[in-house]
Amino acid sequence: MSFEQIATEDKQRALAELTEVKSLFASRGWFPGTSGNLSIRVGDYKPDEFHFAITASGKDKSLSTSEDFLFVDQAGKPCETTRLKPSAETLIHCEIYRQTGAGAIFHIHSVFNSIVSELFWERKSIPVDGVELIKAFNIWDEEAHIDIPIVSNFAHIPSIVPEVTERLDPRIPGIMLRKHGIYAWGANAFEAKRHLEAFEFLFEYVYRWELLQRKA
Ligand SMILES: CSC[C@@H](O)[C@@H](O)C(=O)COP(=O)(O)O
Ligand SMILES: [Zn+2]
Repeated sequence: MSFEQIATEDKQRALAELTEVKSLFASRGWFPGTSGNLSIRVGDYKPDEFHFAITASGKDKSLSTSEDFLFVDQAGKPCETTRLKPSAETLIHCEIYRQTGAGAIFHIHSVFNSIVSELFWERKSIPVDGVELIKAFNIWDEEAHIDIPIVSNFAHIPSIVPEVTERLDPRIPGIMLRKHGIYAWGANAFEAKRHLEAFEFLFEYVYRWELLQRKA
């Protein structure tokens, strides 16, 4: 399916959802210093052919303008002529869509996610034990244990991608970039938001719990 074949309503719905999520996350202070990026997929999906709307790079994400988003293809190339640049991290979105077939991907930087990624860097994953919010990932085991993968962060974004490919865990709808931020995804914007909120809750929980243990 080409970009032109995708229904206008589908594209408009994605832009409306992105606008809403962006403004909500901005109100929570989740885009400090222009950080973070959001995307929602549109149209049919094949691992080697898909399209999505993504935040333009370097914008103040607490503002709403007519130049906040653009559509790109599976290679991260803009689908229409535009002076906007897609997020610098578009290739990470491309890879997550390619691997998971997700419908939406949200990325934010926070103090808690950055600190826990460093606290657990040596084991390359953030362990979470038996916390109720694990159920937000549709994991219903009694006293579930999960490990949220952490990958290296590089200024050169294509260098991040191979480790994302390698470490992606089909049970866990997110991946942490070391001292950078969390990528969370889901079948749609509702699910990606639920996952992101659960990750952020769990990161703060793990940080505070770890601190209590170290003081004891
Ligand atoms: C300004 S610091 C954050 C950026 O380096 C990057 O990590 C980020 O999340 C936002 O980049 P962007 O190109 O606006 O999508
Ligand atoms: Zn980032």
